Formats: sequence, C-alpha cells, structure tokens
Amino acid sequence: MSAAYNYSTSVSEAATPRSSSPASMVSSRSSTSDSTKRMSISSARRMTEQNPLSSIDIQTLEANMRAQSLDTLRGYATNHYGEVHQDRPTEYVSKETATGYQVLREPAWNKGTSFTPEDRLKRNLSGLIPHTMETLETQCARAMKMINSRSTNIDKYLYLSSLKSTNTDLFYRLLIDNVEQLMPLVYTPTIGDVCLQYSTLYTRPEALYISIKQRKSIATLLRNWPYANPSICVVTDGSRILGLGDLGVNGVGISIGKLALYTGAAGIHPEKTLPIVLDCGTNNETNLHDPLYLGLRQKRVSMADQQDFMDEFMAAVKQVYPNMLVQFEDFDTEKAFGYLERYKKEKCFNDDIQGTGAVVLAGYIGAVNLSGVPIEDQRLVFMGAGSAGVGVAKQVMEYYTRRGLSEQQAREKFYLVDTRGLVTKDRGDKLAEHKKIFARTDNNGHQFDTLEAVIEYVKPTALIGLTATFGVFTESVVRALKVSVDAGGMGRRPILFPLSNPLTKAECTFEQAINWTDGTAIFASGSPFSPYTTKKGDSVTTYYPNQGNNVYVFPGLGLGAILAQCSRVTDDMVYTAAAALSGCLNKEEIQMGLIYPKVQRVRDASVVVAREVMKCARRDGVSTLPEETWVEWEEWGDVALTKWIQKQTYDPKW
Ligand SMILES: O=C([O-])CC(=O)C(=O)O
Ligand SMILES: [Mg+2]
Repeated sequence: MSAAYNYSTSVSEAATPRSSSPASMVSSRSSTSDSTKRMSISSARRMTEQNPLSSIDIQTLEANMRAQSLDTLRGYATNHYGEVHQDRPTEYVSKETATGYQVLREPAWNKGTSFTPEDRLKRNLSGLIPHTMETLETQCARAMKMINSRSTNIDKYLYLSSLKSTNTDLFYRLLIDNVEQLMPLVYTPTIGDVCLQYSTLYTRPEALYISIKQRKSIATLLRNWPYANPSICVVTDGSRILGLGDLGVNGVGISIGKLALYTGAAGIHPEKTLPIVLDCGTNNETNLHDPLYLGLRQKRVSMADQQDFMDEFMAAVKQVYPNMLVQFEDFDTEKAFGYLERYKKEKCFNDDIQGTGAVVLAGYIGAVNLSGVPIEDQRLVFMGAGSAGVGVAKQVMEYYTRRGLSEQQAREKFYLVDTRGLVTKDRGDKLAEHKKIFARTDNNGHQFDTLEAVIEYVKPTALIGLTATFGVFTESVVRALKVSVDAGGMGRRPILFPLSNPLTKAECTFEQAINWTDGTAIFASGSPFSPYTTKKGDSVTTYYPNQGNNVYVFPGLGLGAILAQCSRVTDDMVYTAAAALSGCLNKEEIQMGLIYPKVQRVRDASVVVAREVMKCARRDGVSTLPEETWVEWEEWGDVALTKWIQKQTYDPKW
C-alpha cells in the first residue's frame, strides 16, 4: 500500500498528515517544470553549440551570464514567478512496503551493512549490499577512518554530508559519539566556509529553498517537504551569516548545521527538523557575479518587501505546520530585532539574540564566581552592538535585575561600543533603535572613539566581543583589561569573551588571551579553540578554553518547548535556559576551571535545559499539555522527568 497524499494546488488547502518517510518518489512532475526543462535544454544546447567540446566551464558561464543568456536557465516557470501550480500529488511508498533500492536510498531507513539476514530477505536487499553484516560501531569506525584520511575540513564536511544523506542513523551515531571532533565540521567554524562556497559545493537538496518570487505559494512549498509534520524549523534569509555578512541563499548551510545539532545535541528526531532559507536576493557582489550562485540574482528587495515576505512565511507556517517551532537565525540586526518583536505571540525565538544571550549569561555567571570580582563591582564593555551584542547585554542585565538591582542600576554596568566608539546619547548620530536602551548619559559630553579609550575610561572587569572583526582585541586592549582588573586587588581575573564566529572573526585567539593576561583570563569564544600549553623552565601548564556557543542553549530550549507543547516561547523560558545551563557543570569541569560543560556532555546539558524550560513553560501558562500530565510529572520529580525526556529523544542504536 502506498502512502500517497495530496497537497493543494491552491495555497489554502490543509496539510495532509503523513506517516511515512519518502523512499522513492514515484513521480513528481508539473506543467511548469516541463516548460522550465524545455527551456533549460534549449539554452544548454545553445551553449553547447557555442562550445563544441560541450565542457561548459566557468569562464563560458561567466561570459554567458554577462550576455544574460543564463536568464533562461533560472528555475522558475515561464509565467515568471506566479503561483506554483502542481497538478498531482507526490506519491511515496511507506516504510513497511518499501523494498530494494527504495529502502537503501531513503537515508531514514537505510542501515547499510547492518541489515540482518532476515531484513535482507524480507526487503529484497540480497546482493544489493556487501555480504558481511556489520555492527553500527564497525560502520562508525569505517566512517571515522574516512574522515581522518581527508585533509581539509571542507572535504571532511562533504564526506559527512554525504553520509547524512545516505544513512541518517549512522551519521548521528557518529556525530553523537565524536561530538568534540565532528561538531566543528558540521557547525562553526567549517559551516562558515561551507556557506561561503555553497554554490560550488552544492550536490543535493537538503532544505526548503523559498524564493520571494514564489511568495504566493509558500504553503505549497512547505507541503512539498517530504517528512510529515516537522516540530522545528531553522529559518534564515542569509542576510548575516555568522560574522560573514550577507551570503544570500548560500546561508542555508547555517540552517542545516543548526538542525544537525538539534538532533546531535538534543535528540530531536531528524525527520522532525526542517531547514529553510528565504531568498530575497543578496547584496553580496561576489555571489551576484558568480555564475554558479544558486539564489535570485538580484539585490535584496526593500525592507518593507522583506517584511511582507516574512509575514507571508509566518502565516503559511501557521497554516501548514501549526505546531512547528520557528527558530530565526542569522537575520541582520534590524530584521532580527524587528521580527522577534513582531512575531512575539507566535511559536518562535531568535537564536542570535536570545540563544546567544542565554549562553553568555550562563558562562558569565560561572565566570564571575571564578573572577574574584564581586558581581556588584563588575563593569562590562561590549565591543559590538548588533543583535548578539545587545541581546547578550539585555540577558545579563536581567540577571542583575533579578538579583535586586533596579533597571537603571543594572543598565549602568554596561558600556556598548560600536564602530563609532562608546554608544552615548549625545554622540551626534542617529542611534539604531535597539542600541538606545544602553546609550550612556554619564559621559559629561566626552566621546570615546576607540576601544582603548573606552577601557581607559571604564576600567572594565569583563570584555565581550561580538563585532565579527578578527583581532580587535589587540595586545594593548587585553593588557589594559588586565591592568584594570588587577587594580581592584590581588588574585582577580579578567573575563574575556571573544565570541564572534567563525574562528576567522574571533576578536582574539585563546593563545593571545593567555599570553597577554599571564594565564589569568577567564576565556570563552564562539567557535572552538584548542587547549594551550605553556612551558616555563620545568613547569608545564595547560589551559582549557570554553566554547560559549549557543549550541548549549538552542537545542535544549527547542526540545523543552516542543515537549511542553508550548504555544510560544517566553522570555522567562530563555532566562531559565541560561540559569539551568549555569548549573550543569560536574565536579571535574569545575575543577578544570570551566564555565560550560565539556562539549562531550552537551546532550546531558540539553536535557537539563529542556526540563527546566518545560517547567517554566507551565509556570508561564504557555504549555498546552493537560493539567493531569503536569500533576503526574510533579509527583515524579526532576529525576523521573529527566529520564522521561531522555526516553523521548533520538539516540540511534541497533
Ligand atoms: O552559529 C553559531 O556558531 C553561533 C551563532 O548563532 C552565530 O554566530 O550567528
Ligand atoms: Mg547565528
């Protein structure tokens, strides 16, 4: 029996729930794709005629692009960007009925060489895979050998990506068991390079690519996603990918990478995750001139049009997947704040503002304990006043207000610096709305143009970098931070968080931080640095960096919100995620002087974060679970609830 289902040709039809994965598409065709195909073939033929060897190389493509002949190769229907009309449903076979390559070619069902003799018979697999039957561990060992044999991180990424699209369980087993080695490949920093080169690296679809040209058909596109009822999507418009700027549709890599961690770091089932990129054009000239660029070849549409597109997207999500949580990722600052406010009643959160805010707060709580500087004497300088800078400052400010400080007293602890220097009310420029809350008024008319000048003036105890500018924490800046902390008394330690991603954007390196503070810095970076060992005479000291990355928050926050069946994500839930994370360190981690759990324990941390987020959702009245369930869970207590959460998570084992 085939699990066929219909989606609408009109945008208003409701989604039909599916129960199975798509093994093989029996057919998927439409009149529009036919016409596109016809055009593509004739253009390609024209190009081939111009080039008798038929090797259409990049130069030829560039020349053709200049002559605009690529116009006809664009992936839209002849009726140019009108509503997408699909004439027939995509028909999938069900897992139960799939046989042969239908099984092997569906990553969610494929077990590779681990199929038992019985499976092989039942599923007509005999002869289609090597005779030997292997355990998952053996398959993992082979995969690790392959990864280790590749010399560049991009090649390692490509291998992993191919594995993911071949055998889901194997990919995630590998990621979960080798998270320290593999997370930097599927996530920051490698994912930054992948996004930069996505047009060239592209081999297969892994996400939903929704162009503003198809804005009338977003619901139809959402229904085309082959897995039923996703629980979570990560959506970007590519406008500020990590610290790399506007990458347009190539930013989709970040949605893919984040969702791999929702599964790897929190155990959300991979079939329940949906990566999305919204293509509104790009202002990235390199992409616009790259003949291989995969997105709309035009400048970004106006902010008002981007906003309308986003409204349409959110409305379509509500219509097609009403229970899906939406994570906004790497939108540029204005949109990041704007959308968070605009959709605050929906089931969504912004990872860069709230996730980063929460993870830094958690680390800051631990860092203050280690610093020897009492919380009331802390003064924080933020280099960078974008979505992450202001998001973090707001989150830490809340920590102060919850400890009894007034808003005004709490705000006074923060000094934000942007490209024009200290953010003050009387600086003479028009401050962006999101910065106003932290604009200083106590500067007596003085303006401080450089970070050095701000440090000299403020004498901070903590320096947080979210500038996306490599090296802005220079030796003189870091030494000045140490001097201002030392002045407060013996044994005090500076807090130094260069948080920008990927590594090429970090404000300073771990080695520099250690050398310039005589090993005293309490350090956290957004992307991972290696431990650093110093030798002085006979004494050898190894220092351990922290990775203050939102990966410690978003997977657990998302898991908690999903399991509590929240109608929305409250600020309280985000704060609770931070507080829960700060309490997650074990004895060994505390002894090592860490402020975050080791990355190998990220799944443990996510479960604790999820548990506390769930309880908070109930307190805030946004959990739609029946009251009886909560009463039962309360009786169980934390240990049982933790076990229950673990039981809900995906942890592939055969
Ligand atoms: O993706 C990361 O590693 C952290 C993050 O959200 C960003 O830098 O935008
Ligand atoms: Mg981000």
